[in-house]
Amino acid sequence: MAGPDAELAQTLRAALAQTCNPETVDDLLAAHSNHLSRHGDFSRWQNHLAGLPPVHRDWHIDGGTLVAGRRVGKAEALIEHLRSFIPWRKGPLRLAGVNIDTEWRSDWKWDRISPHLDLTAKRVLDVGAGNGYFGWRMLDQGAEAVIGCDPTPLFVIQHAVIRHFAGPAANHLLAQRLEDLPQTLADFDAVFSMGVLYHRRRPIDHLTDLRKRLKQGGTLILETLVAPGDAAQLLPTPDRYAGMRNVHGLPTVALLHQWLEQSGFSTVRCVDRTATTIEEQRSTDWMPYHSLAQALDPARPGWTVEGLPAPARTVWLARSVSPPDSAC
Ligand SMILES: Nc1ncnc2c1ncn2[C@@H]1O[C@H](C[S@+](CC[C@H]([NH3+])C(=O)[O-])CC(=O)[O-])[C@@H](O)[C@H]1O
Repeated sequence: MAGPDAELAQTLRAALAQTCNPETVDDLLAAHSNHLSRHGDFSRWQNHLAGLPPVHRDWHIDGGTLVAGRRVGKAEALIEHLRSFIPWRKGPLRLAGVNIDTEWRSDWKWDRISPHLDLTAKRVLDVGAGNGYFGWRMLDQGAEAVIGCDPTPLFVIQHAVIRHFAGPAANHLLAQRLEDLPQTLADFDAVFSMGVLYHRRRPIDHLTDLRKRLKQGGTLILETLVAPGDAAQLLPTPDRYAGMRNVHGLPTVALLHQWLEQSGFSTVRCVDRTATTIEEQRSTDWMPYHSLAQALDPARPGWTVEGLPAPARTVWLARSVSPPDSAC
């Protein structure tokens, strides 16, 4: 392993030293590398990663923007390399002075979640972490270490790009699905699952897996789409939903509450419900494809092009009460 991967291996070993045996970490890193290297664009991405200019590495949060790295050379070559990793979806980001206007104002989501959390000295698992933007927000809010997982290779490569600028912080991202992580990767103080549940065919299995990754009394932070209505019901989404494939139905708040309790959580609270706007999710110069505006029915405000209620997202906090099946 060389370059950014070697650095990831080193910081991940340090983050998991007290909870996982070295073989488990080696297996995780091998699965990560295999998953990435199977992708057809991997060599092209590696070349662009290797071509990133040297920078003074550091990071901080400015407003909601992750600001990482201070440039040494000219901006033009850097912009070309950064544009080879389009689409950039989660941010905002400023890398060595280049502003990346991402599809999502993820800082707005974080503003809805962070007032409810104390992450000081917490070990965090971020499931479906995307490019790891929220991991920086978690570290900034005092988390000791963040382990993210996401199976989409481009997002994991973007995370490596960001670390090129930010330096070897305790924000890790593994190219894996949650269900492929060893059961021994557990005992976290906090587990986040944001924007993932509606992509899972068996949502209760996903919630149960999240619960097993928590230590007794640990906190789940769940962010997900809901359907309108008071009854405990599932809104079927047979084809696409708001332009997205693989959305397997939307629960109402009442049904989601039941699912969380069935999955072994207590003290279940829905702390926010917000309709997604075309200001929060939109096409930009760095994500030049269709976005939410194209998924909404122009003739019928509040409805999607598929004739379903427009996206509304909720934030949930819940506590793990059942002991995890296994721990590192
Ligand atoms: N089984 C799985 N295990 C882990 N990750 C998965 C799985 N299936 C899909 N993903 C990943 O979950 C992410 C969902 S996006 C949320 C990103 C961030 N959390 C956000 O809240 O903005 C949705 C959105 O844009 O809202 C994608 O990166 C998938 O690759």
